[in-house]
Amino acid sequence: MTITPCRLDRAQNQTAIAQFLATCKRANLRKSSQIVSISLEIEPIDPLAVLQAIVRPDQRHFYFEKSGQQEAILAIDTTIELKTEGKNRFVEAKEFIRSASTNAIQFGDSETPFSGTHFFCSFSFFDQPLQENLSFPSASVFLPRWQVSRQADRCTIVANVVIDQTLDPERSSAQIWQKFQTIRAVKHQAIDLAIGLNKLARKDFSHTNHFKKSVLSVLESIQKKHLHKIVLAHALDVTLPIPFNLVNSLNNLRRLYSNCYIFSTNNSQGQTFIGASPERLVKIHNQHLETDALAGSAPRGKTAIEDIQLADRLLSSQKETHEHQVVIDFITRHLEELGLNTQRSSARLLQLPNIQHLHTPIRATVPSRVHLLDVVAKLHPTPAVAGAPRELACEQIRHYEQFERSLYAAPIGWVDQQGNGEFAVGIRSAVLNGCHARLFAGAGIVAGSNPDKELTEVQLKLQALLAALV
Ligand SMILES: C=C(O[C@H]1C=CC=C(C(=O)O)[C@@H]1O)C(=O)O
Repeated sequence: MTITPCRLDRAQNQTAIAQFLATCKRANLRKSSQIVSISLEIEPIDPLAVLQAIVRPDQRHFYFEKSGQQEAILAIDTTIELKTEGKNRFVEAKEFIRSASTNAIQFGDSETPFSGTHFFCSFSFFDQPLQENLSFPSASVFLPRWQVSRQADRCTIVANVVIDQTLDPERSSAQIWQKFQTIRAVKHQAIDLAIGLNKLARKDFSHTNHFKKSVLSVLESIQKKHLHKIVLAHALDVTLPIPFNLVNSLNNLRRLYSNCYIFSTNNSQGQTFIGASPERLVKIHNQHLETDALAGSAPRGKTAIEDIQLADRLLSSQKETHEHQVVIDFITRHLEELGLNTQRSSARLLQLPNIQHLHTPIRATVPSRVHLLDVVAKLHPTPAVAGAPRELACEQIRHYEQFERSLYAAPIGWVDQQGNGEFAVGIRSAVLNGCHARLFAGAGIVAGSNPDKELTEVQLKLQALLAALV
């Protein structure tokens, strides 16, 4: 990979880009297409405001924010992409990223946060859809045309261009420069906070009775020792008299759930997958890996005393700690199979406004031969969203759940050209489609689970989304 750091001077940057693209085109005469990523540090703006101001509903986007850590990244339009399905999907995604990154050229402000070449990925829970023509592919990886990111008060815009013999450097640099100006001009405006549920008409998709019956039936399998744990999900359909407002919904989510991943990605059929997930699947930064075991839940208390009592009960509950331990054991074992030495902290609480979870951070150092997507492939789906043993749990999920999980409970995140990146587990999520939305949430069933309590837990998780979608 060639890195050409060159500060784009304000007075002559369009010309500098044109000259650089022309040089790349001349140098590329005998090669096939090659990626150039042009990065520019700009004054702070809010990537969500950019999504609102310049992205049309039919344009592809990917949004990923950790508002508590003041980090947000927005990808717009597609330069190159891979859509695939099947058991090999993570390997194919890794190869696609590796081959596109190998000859990628960096130009401009290459030292700023999120500068350079980044790929945005979403996967469905199952590697093969139940129905033909699944609305979101089993695996989707794309390099955007434009990327806008913020980390604390540093913002970077990136334009990705394919260098081939059809490229017109003058025209391309003019387009890039104009887009950079349009993005810079987006004011750091406050997006209206519009929390309100009164217009939502609800319809239960998989009836609550079906959920409770499934829990009872799963408990029988657990007693017969066929299964240790299974995570059953519930889907709730809601409608509004007017189409859902994506940006206001995302804005609500980030304000309400500042310690969650806020994400959104769309398809060409007008559907957008959106959510606020507390669960990190994996992050790798400079070969340092972080992952989370997150399972075992309790509501938040209405008073401080009740809250402490619920927290204490959660930390000491045999049923909840068993549910949590299954996830720790699975993650540790699977990372060790990749040759990693894991270190884990003691279990703690991750507290969200209406629910709290048992949470164990797990860390490891990753050798360069292990790619982030190797880890994703190894971990997904963890028993926090599937169950144990994994294969049997997945079969049972297909048997009991009457809907397609699609991107729910699956990896969603990004990878850069060095293999750094971050994936969340797409739980507490919904698919928005005009005036309709389908919301998903699940609960882990183990020996000792009670169908009514599990349903209450799922409803609590769905409430978190219902409170934000407008
Ligand atoms: C599967 C979900 O949550 C998982 C993550 C945290 C706690 C969980 C639990 O206590 O059941 C679940 O394992 C979901 O929210 O849809």
